[in-house]
Amino acid sequence: MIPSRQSFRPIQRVITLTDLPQEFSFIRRHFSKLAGPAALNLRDDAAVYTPPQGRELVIAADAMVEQVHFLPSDPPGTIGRKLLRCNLSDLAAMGARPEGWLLTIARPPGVTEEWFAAFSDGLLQDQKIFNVALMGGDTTSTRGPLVLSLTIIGSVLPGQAIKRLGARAGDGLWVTGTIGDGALGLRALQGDIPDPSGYLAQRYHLPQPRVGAALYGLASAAMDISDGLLQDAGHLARENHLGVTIEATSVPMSEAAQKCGETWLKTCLTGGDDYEILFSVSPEQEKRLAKNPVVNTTTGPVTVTRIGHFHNTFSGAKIIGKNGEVLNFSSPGWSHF
Ligand SMILES: Nc1ncnc2c1ncn2[C@@H]1O[C@H](COP(=O)(O)OP(=O)(O)O)[C@@H](O)[C@H]1O
Ligand SMILES: Cc1ncc(C[n+]2csc(CCOP(=O)(O)OP(=O)(O)O)c2C)c(N)n1
Ligand SMILES: [Mg+2]
Repeated sequence: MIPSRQSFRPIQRVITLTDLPQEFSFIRRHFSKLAGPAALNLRDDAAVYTPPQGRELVIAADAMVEQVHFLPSDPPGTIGRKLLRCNLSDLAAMGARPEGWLLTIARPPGVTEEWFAAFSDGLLQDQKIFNVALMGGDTTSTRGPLVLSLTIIGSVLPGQAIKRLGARAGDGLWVTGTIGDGALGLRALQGDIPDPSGYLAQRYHLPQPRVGAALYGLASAAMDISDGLLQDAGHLARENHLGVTIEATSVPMSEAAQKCGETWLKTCLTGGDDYEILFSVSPEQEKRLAKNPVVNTTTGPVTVTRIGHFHNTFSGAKIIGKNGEVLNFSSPGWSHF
């Protein structure tokens, strides 16, 4: 429809036909340096990507919202890296290799050029570590909080994606790395916990996705822990129509987390922000794993720990304390609603 004359606004400044609209120059300034071959220099309507021959694609998306997933005071460099790492963690849990990613931004007016420069520099650093490149994305404005959404593309050999379905009664429940650091890190940044070394805050800012974890043939089912160990273990049990019992004393905790003391146990077990992998292992595979409880990843070996077992009663997850008592928490983990 042709707009009525009244809807035409007076021109504020002279724009030449060769000027880039601000949105495009913003994309060039901050994101061109991240673009891989599929991105066509971020100048086209879409990316053109040749999937690796003989592999299946594995695709996931996770968004982060200011005040919900990160603090406005968090360093912009680590916000970008955390966004990428949370998505890499989903691929790692599926046993997939990262191939590329797309980025969607809803930008409020107050977020500065310097902020985005640091944000994209952080992403460049992580692109090198995890050997991925940007394929494309979308940029919009918003009057709400800053919203960052990332879509990740990975690949596996056909049939080798590890799913949440596959655990059986009698399988052990295992976890990579340590649990609770990210949730404690947030509380440290909020001033509730001392964190003299900064280790906990650093774990909140920069989770370590277990990319390349050699889980195929070892894990019968897997998922990553984002919402809290207890809640995510419950998802794994329910998905398999099983129950799972976790021993709190077996849950691996960093030295810094242990120093926080027992009053913070609930935060560790239900707080989320772990981005470790939770996986089930059959008794036959456990014999092998128990001898050398280490899994190789693209960023180095990671210790894995048996924290519980699956059983036939369809009952979700339960966690028992050091005297065999069931630990009851007001909530098993994070929920957006
Ligand atoms: N808005 C949505 N539209 C389509 N699928 C969704 C949406 N939100 C979540 N999902 C799907 O639901 C499943 C669980 O999502 P989520 O709890 O976010 O898992 P994760 O912890 O792996 O990110 C995933 O398979 C995800 O792709
Ligand atoms: C400022 C701030 N408050 C609270 C949290 C805790 N938190 C927010 S969302 C979330 C769960 C993970 O996010 P979600 O969007 O559910 O990721 P997904 O499960 O889809 O991977 C947690 C633990 C946080 N990370 N930052
Ligand atoms: Mg998600």
